[in-house]
Amino acid sequence: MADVILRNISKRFGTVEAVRELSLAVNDGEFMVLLGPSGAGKTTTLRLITGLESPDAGSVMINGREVTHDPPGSRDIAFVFQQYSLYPHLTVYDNLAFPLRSPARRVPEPIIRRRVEQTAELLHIASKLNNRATRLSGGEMQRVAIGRALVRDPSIYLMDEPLSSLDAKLRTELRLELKRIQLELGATILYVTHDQVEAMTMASRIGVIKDGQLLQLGTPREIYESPSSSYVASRLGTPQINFLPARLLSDVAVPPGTETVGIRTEHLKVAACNGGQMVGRVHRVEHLGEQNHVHLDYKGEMLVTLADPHQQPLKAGQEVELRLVHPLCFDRAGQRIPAMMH
Ligand SMILES: Nc1ncnc2c1ncn2[C@@H]1O[C@H](COP(=O)(O)OP(=O)(O)OP(=O)(O)O)[C@@H](O)[C@H]1O
Repeated sequence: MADVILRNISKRFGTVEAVRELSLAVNDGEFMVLLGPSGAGKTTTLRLITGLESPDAGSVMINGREVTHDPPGSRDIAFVFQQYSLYPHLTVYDNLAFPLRSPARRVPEPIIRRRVEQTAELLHIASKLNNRATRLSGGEMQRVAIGRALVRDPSIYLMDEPLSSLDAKLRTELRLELKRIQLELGATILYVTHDQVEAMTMASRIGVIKDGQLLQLGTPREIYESPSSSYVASRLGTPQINFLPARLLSDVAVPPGTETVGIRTEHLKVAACNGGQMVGRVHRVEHLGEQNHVHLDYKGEMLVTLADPHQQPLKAGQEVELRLVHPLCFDRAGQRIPAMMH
């Protein structure tokens, strides 16, 4: 059973089409990530699911029930925002207990205690329960904010870039923990971000969104290996995929209609010159520790690829032979052309 189904929802603010005929089904127990740049319509999509915004067209179903015009409070959703919104004067315990203490819920105090303690264990903040919320590190505060969603056990958790205000180390740590918690609880999560690493590492499926439209939906591997367009291809992968005009390739067979060739590191072999036709020049080598970024000039176009610094070292100015291995091919409109069958 799908927990959340969006059917052709659209939302306009004045002249801006924030969400355009978007359809999506988040399955029970799934960690779905919507990945898109700023202004793509990610937050608006979440707000349409919560009922904080009402769609101009289309419908929202939660747990098999149409809720398109129901008020937010009746939708059984927990929302985690980008900025932790804690009550500073309350302890961690009381912040976590707060959602359960609403008069409408009337949860008995011993049950509240049990849920708060379980949640604090899960998030590794059990020793901080008596601290004031303001006397926590940023990472701890964000754990409490996530914890406030977890205590409630809703149908679905919506998360709007909950890790973006944290430093890189904490982000990595909480990324792993969120994934662990989701697996442990079997929770259904719809998570939005513009961070490709978060999408790749946490998602069961990624929806790539741009200008209010869902461009592609699939597992991280499907999106990475079989992007439907050059735009989707450029959203995943470090260093970013390289694009070369197909006319610059003389001895590489590409399907008819190919205008641009997309080349990731794994599609490019760099070797010493040995009579091959595709010759480039090393422009720059960036040392990143256990890997190098090599910038190559090929007929005036710059290609960036990874190289193992322990293998034969490449030097700026050196000529090298390039070989493409199953690169991705795109037509004039940027749509992917499937590879030729061999
Ligand atoms: N209340 C509003 N009034 C007017 N325009 C809005 C409103 N909310 C969103 N928009 C516009 O709708 C578009 C989508 O915004 P949205 O916040 O959904 O994008 P986003 O993908 O979440 O971006 P970000 O990553 O920056 O949060 C943007 O162009 C934004 O300016």
